[in-house]
Amino acid sequence: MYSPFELIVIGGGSAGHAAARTAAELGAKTALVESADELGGLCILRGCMPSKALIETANRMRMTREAARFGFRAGEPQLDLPALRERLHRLIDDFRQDRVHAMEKAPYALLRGSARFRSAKEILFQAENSEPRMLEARTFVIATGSLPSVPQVPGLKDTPFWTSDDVVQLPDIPKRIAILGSGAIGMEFAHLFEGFGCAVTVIARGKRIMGNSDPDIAEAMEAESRERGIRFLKETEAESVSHGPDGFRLKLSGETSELTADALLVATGRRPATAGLGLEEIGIAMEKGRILIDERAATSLRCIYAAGDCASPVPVVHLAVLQGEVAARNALLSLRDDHFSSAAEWPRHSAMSGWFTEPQCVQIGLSETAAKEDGIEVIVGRQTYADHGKGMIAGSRHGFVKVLADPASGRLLGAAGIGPDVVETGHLLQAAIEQQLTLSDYLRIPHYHPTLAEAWSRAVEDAKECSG
Ligand SMILES: Cc1cc2nc3c(=O)[nH]c(=O)nc-3n(C[C@H](O)[C@H](O)[C@H](O)COP(=O)(O)OP(=O)(O)OC[C@H]3O[C@@H](n4cnc5c(N)ncnc54)[C@H](O)[C@@H]3O)c2cc1C
Ligand SMILES: NC(=O)c1ccc[n+]([C@@H]2O[C@H](COP(=O)([O-])OP(=O)(O)OC[C@H]3O[C@@H](n4cnc5c(N)ncnc54)[C@H](O)[C@@H]3O)[C@@H](O)[C@H]2O)c1
Repeated sequence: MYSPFELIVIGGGSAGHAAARTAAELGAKTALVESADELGGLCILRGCMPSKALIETANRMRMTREAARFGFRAGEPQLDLPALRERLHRLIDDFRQDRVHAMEKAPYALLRGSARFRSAKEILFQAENSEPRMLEARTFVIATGSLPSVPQVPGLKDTPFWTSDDVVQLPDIPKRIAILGSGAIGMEFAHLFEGFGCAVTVIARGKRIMGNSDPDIAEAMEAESRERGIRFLKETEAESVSHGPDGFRLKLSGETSELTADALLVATGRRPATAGLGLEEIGIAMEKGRILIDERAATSLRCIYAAGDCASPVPVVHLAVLQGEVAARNALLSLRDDHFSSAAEWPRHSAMSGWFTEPQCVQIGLSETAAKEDGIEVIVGRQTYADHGKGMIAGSRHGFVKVLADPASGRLLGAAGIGPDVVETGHLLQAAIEQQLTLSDYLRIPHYHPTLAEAWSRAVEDAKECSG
């Protein structure tokens, strides 16, 4: 039925849709293969958007609870679960319909079914209730996303534990929740449930929370969270889990040996969704299931590109989209001999990830930890929000921002921070790093007063003073 395509994209989430749309708009005969029953992808259906919609409500409840700090009185806020569910589902449905409309009117063939490579030029396409058939393409973009990774803890799989997929369906709100893992999902959801008024315990296996994040940010995050009543059990692993009429019972390896809770959220990472795609058979280079890509989104095989969570070293949505666009452009260019001269790149050196905890935190470009590990000399400038006009007005307690620059050229290399709206204001630094601005260039940007964004320019001033 289908003659060979110039490009087939496998996976129709944020990365895959961006890739297929880009290729089709460039005039290439393109198909997108999507296996899920529901179109929309992780970000809209189970990721960014539902979690941020719930976090918005949790933040407003917390603000009300903290009224006395800001000089007013308010009663204890009460969650209205049916109203919140109605709001959540209406929002998600709006976002989903927008995406479905965009996919259905896009100038690419949308093929509902799953794909598996048979060779570097062919996939086996399997639609429901149909015979499998081969589809050929000159190039491919793999964008199959990621899945929750659940550790092999004895007893766990026999219990009704949650992953983030379950929480964003908004089940009943527990009085006490235990969260296994203190990464992006662990911490965002810890603050979400704390905002809703639940008793939250986070189990972290390391000496500090937040995995490999900036240690100063992790310390500030722990202090802020503890002050609001979140409990942390560090250097602790779950040895076994059971569930009965009284809820969950966890046997633990740390100082606290047992924990009971009404709900258990497992937030121990996500794994690239690459199993069953036939990638080993065609010999594509991977590391722990993640497809290895370079700045051009190229894999180890010519004419096969990859984008989004199945390949990205920083699995966040704006990079999934940028990688999708870059992958499509370069896949089409790879059909020409001179393709390297005009290849597009995704912005690896200014890659940003932000956590919508309260307060928020952000990491952009080079981190201080990576600089130390790789022996890269940097100057670091800092500004705390507790010493900064708008930060003080906003009531920041432990927040700060820091910037990293090259001592020789003064070029900005990285930035990180924790504090009010720091993901929003962090875009200034992302732009500066992407545009290769120096500390002096940055200080020429006028800042409105009083704003939270000003804190970044104070950190840049501090770095400038350190550089002499
Ligand atoms: C709870 C949560 C909150 C998050 N919050 C944020 C946030 O605030 N900001 C942010 O930037 N990121 C956030 N993320 C991460 C973000 O959602 C992902 O980085 C992004 O959605 C990944 O997009 P993707 O296109 O790579 O994958 P997906 O959207 O998962 O798309 C992959 C698609 O491939 C399809 N597929 C898989 N295998 C096959 C096959 N063999 N054949 C055909 N189709 C296939 C799947 O059905 C799926 O639709 C969050 C993630 C989670 C879980
Ligand atoms: N705001 C955002 O951009 C946002 C929000 C949520 C999720 N996400 C994306 O979702 C991905 C997954 O999030 P996540 O929090 O699940 O993963 P993560 O990799 O951020 O954190 C997982 C944590 O679980 C710990 N862990 C792993 N195995 C464990 C075990 N057996 N016992 C105890 N702890 C264990 C790890 O040490 C780590 O701290 C992230 O990589 C991120 O890209 C992004």
